[in-house]
Amino acid sequence: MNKQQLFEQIQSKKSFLCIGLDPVLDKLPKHLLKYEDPILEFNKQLIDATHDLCVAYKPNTAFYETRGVKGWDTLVKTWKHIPKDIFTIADAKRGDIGNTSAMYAEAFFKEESSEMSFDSVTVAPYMGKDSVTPFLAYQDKWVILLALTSNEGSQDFQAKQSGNQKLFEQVITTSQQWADSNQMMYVVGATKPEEFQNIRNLAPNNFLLVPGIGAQGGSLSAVCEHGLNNQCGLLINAGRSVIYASNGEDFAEKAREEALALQQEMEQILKAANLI
Ligand SMILES: O=C(O)c1cc(=O)[nH]c(=O)n1[C@@H]1O[C@H](COP(=O)(O)O)[C@@H](O)[C@H]1O
Repeated sequence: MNKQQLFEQIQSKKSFLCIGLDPVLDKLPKHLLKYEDPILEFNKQLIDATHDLCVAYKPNTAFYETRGVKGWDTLVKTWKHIPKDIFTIADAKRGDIGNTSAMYAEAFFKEESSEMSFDSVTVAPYMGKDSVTPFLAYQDKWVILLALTSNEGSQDFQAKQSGNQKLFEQVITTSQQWADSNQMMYVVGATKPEEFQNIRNLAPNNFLLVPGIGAQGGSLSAVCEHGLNNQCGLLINAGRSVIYASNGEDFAEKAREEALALQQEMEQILKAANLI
């Protein structure tokens, strides 16, 4: 999916919500345990209940890899169940020497190889240009580069001064020479709303993937105050607060209610910014 198509989805759904599909077997509603693949059933019912309210789904691969071959199969089947007009993010946080990154890119982008073709993959910038560029070889596929993450540990390296910039600022500035805003997004945690003005100055046209609202305590309105751009420019991820809204038989209905509340707040924000 290209940037214009993503913006059109945002305008037509009046939403820039991304739902994080990070399922844990122990947290699943008990009635799903009778299914052969309870996690797949959980994901399918969540997708069926929310796909008109969000523009993206983000399965974090850790939650699938932990179950070995079975988990990877669930990931493939989950990807296949997501409607094709929805932006998909493989949250895998990959990045390695060039030929290895090329294999990672194939794993997430090349359907003929892996039976999956996500629109994007999250990538760690630490190994530099040649670890990132192999992911850029696919048309209309995206790198979502970790810039300023939502966790406490982001202070350990990302926020450290490096020359006249902080390290995460350098990541944003330097990586813009590798790809433009049609292929590069940045991860910026919602737990750092005070940084959005600065980040928008460094990356005015890039989409930002913003995790950290809901379970991690970040605020949607605080992020939007300086985070929006003229094509919205934000994908706000909510995981646990949506998918575990209830652990009863009504889990999908309750997940929908949570997603709807976020979508309605987003609609007001988009209207106030004259984007719809
Ligand atoms: O890359 C990410 O998506 C990510 C980056 C970051 O800085 N913080 C962060 O929480 N994430 C991911 O976003 C999701 C957050 O989910 P919830 O906290 O349940 O909404 C998890 O899949 C995290 O791995």
